[in-house]
Amino acid sequence: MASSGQKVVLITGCSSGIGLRIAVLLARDEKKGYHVIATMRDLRKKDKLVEAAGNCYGKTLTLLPLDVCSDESVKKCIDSVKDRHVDILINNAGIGLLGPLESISMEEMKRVFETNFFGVVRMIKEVMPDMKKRRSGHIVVMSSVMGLQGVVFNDVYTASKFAMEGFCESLAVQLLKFNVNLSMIEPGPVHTEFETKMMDDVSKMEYPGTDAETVRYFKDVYLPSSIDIFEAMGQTPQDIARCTKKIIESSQPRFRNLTNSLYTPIVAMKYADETGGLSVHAFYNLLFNFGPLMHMAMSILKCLTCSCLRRRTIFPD
Ligand SMILES: NC(=O)C1=CN([C@@H]2O[C@H](COP(=O)(O)OP(=O)(O)OC[C@H]3O[C@@H](n4cnc5c(N)ncnc54)[C@H](OP(=O)(O)O)[C@@H]3O)[C@@H](O)[C@H]2O)C=CC1
Ligand SMILES: CC1=C(/C=C/C(C)=C/C=C/C(C)=C/C=O)C(C)(C)CCC1
Repeated sequence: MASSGQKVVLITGCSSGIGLRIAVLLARDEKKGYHVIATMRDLRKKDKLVEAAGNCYGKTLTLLPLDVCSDESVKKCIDSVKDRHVDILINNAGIGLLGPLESISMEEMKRVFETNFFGVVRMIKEVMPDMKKRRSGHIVVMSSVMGLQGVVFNDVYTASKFAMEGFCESLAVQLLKFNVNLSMIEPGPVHTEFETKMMDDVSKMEYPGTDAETVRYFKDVYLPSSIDIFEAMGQTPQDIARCTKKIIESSQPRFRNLTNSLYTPIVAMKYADETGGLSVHAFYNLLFNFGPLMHMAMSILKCLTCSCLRRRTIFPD
């Protein structure tokens, strides 16, 4: 149970990756400023979190089951929080989806929206009315750089994060009237199970209904570039956890928060040309015309990011 002065933070998707790291970082806060309710849809996956939390487990960190895709599970979880009082809601749970559109079923696409978009909406609907009544609270949403800029072969995942950005941009205005903050976090690539799950899925993919030329662009052009980008620009889940802590501890939290300054030019390019042509053509050229050059640039970047460029992350240690 939270002691007085402690903020109650509820986090979704804490079985691995970013959610797990945020939960542990906040639970281990030196000032013991947080009572963390770490949630996951399958409590059988709790061992990694429990181990990482160490002696915080059962003190500043408790566990609850929560599946963001189920109305019943979401309600049951929030009802079991004392007085339904959540000061900070961190919507982290999410899934990826990668590959040529032709080979992805409508069912898979709906699952992505059900988790990444409606999962967040469901959580916010359950927690927001109490925050509005109390005239205080902070809702954080783990978006993505793909919530701001489309990336080829990530069409549906990108769409789910764009949907989230539009939803939050609209809601933030109303919430401000009730003194409730809303912040989006937009990481670029982060080394978590998200990356490994997507690569696993891709290796099993059979591309039904996709022509050979598209499969070739995906496998031989996109995938190698994407692996390069993960290696050169990838952050750790701990980096994102530190950004998140900084955002929730800010007296005036920003609405949008890119975690990797190396992505700033990509986002700036989008706003520099309202016709959208600049981004579309730049991405086309990067991928199809300058692939080998990009590989070289990424190798250089990879070498630099291990020391000097890493320090350029917006939220350094
Ligand atoms: N890794 C990256 O490159 C980036 C990730 N992000 C975003 O960060 C967030 C966290 O991802 P990350 O840590 O990288 O990936 P992980 O795959 O490591 O973690 C995702 C978490 O979400 C959980 N989850 C999935 N579906 C549900 C559900 N229906 N209900 C509750 N929990 C669920 C998973 O649980 P389970 O173990 O049960 O599957 C897991 O705990 C996601 O929203 C992702 O879109 C944003 C930018 C980049
Ligand atoms: C920037 C860039 C690329 C890939 C970007 C990737 C792979 C980003 C991954 C972001 C993730 C994983 C976000 C998760 O939410 C391309 C298309 C290869 C080539 C052009 C420039």
